[in-house]
Amino acid sequence: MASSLATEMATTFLSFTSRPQNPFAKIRTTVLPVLFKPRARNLSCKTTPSSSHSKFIAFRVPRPYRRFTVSASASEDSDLLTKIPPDNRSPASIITGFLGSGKTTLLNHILTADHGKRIAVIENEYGEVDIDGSLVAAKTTGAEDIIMLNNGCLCCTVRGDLVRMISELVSKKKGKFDHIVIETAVGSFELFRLLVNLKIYFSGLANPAPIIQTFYAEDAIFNEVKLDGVVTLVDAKHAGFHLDEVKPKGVVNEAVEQIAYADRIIVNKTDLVGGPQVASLVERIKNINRMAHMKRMEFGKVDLDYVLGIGGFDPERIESAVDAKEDDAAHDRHDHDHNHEHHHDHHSHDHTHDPGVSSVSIVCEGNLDLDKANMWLGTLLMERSEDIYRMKGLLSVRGMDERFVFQGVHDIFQGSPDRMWGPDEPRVNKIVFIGKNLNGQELEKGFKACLL
Ligand SMILES: Nc1nc2c(ncn2[C@@H]2O[C@H](COP(=O)(O)OP(=O)(O)OP(=O)(O)O)[C@@H](O)[C@H]2O)c(=O)[nH]1
Repeated sequence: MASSLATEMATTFLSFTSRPQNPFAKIRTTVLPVLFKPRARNLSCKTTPSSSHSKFIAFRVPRPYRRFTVSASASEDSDLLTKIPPDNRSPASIITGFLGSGKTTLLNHILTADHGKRIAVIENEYGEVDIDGSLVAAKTTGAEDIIMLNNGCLCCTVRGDLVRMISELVSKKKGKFDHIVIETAVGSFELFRLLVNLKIYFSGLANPAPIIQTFYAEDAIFNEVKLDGVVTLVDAKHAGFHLDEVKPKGVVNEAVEQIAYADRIIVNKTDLVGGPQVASLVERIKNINRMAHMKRMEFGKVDLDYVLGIGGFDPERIESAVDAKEDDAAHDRHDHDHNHEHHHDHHSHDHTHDPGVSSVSIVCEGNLDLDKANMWLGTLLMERSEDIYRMKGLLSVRGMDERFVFQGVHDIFQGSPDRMWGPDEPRVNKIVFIGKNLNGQELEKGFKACLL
């Protein structure tokens, strides 16, 4: 029962908010209770009234027991412990990237590499394949399934298919695969042509957001499948053009969006361009998304651990994300000669390239007042969730011996206590936001006002 897993929130200050632009508005309106009130060392966990939004709050996801070790002494918590099954949902990864960036090449690499994992693949293409019996393939979007949603985001139209396919996959093939890989983007020319023939014009064709949201908005998916990560392929040769493309008002630049939502970024086709061009692209990508790990690659020949089992949506794995770096750091010794605004005094970074979408990170030592932090973060999400694509954070809350970690995608928020702070460990808060029109100084000011 979801309700039995719900946790008392400190300040559940937000009420339902309807978002007419949200393609999922009909399915879910969301509430964002944010942080927990620590009760000395005891987390307070008790049954709360069932609500349609409970899936968005922390602990909706079945958690490993260790999360609750601090609360095991109380009887109600013991009761809770017995009700929490281990999270044995199937992991799913999303591979996205612009047309021709190398998604299929990477997919083939995943399917042929010697990693011992059985991979189920879902592609946005017609046709069904079965390779070696280890690949469970599924097909998508028939013409009858294409519908325009309110916001014109065509990618949302695949949601119904995705739900259907994943449900089918799980019901028929559960136990026969270890990982699901979803290739987004309507990369197939068949579908592209079909859309053009139908005179359907769209934005967000390859925007991963609706696919990400599907994992949280649909019970059938959420209960069975856990989103592992978004892997974005970037074409080293052509990405610059796509990033530069000026779109009509209200139309998103898909190349930017794909980067913004990523947990892992593979700058592919580096054989086609010189080092300086790649370095400048890498820098540009970092300005959009400082949370993702990045690698330069040829023909998607990446270590499989880099793309599978990354836990990009797992608050437990937050630390590596907030400290994200380019793996191939040797390539990253570049002159810092471009238009950044650094605020070293406050350890925050507000990058001003590609002003539409950027990353803001705040690193600040101190303890947060829970009520203030709740108010700040909650208000921010209520007012700006359209603009905040992703965020991750690691917080030090006064009176709480554990670190509080959270991650979010627009108005989907997951947070939970993490490990204990070490006795001599500096209690440093780290938050990264990726979004549109973010003002780093304003965000930092709001955050600092929550510190005691
Ligand atoms: N030179 C070079 N070519 C590459 C590399 N990676 C992929 N390619 C080639 O680029 C072309 C497009 O690669 P795909 O893997 O089909 O790209 P995709 O993103 O799946 O393409 P769509 O499905 O059309 O969006 C193919 O001919 C690949 O062989 C690379 O690192 N270097």
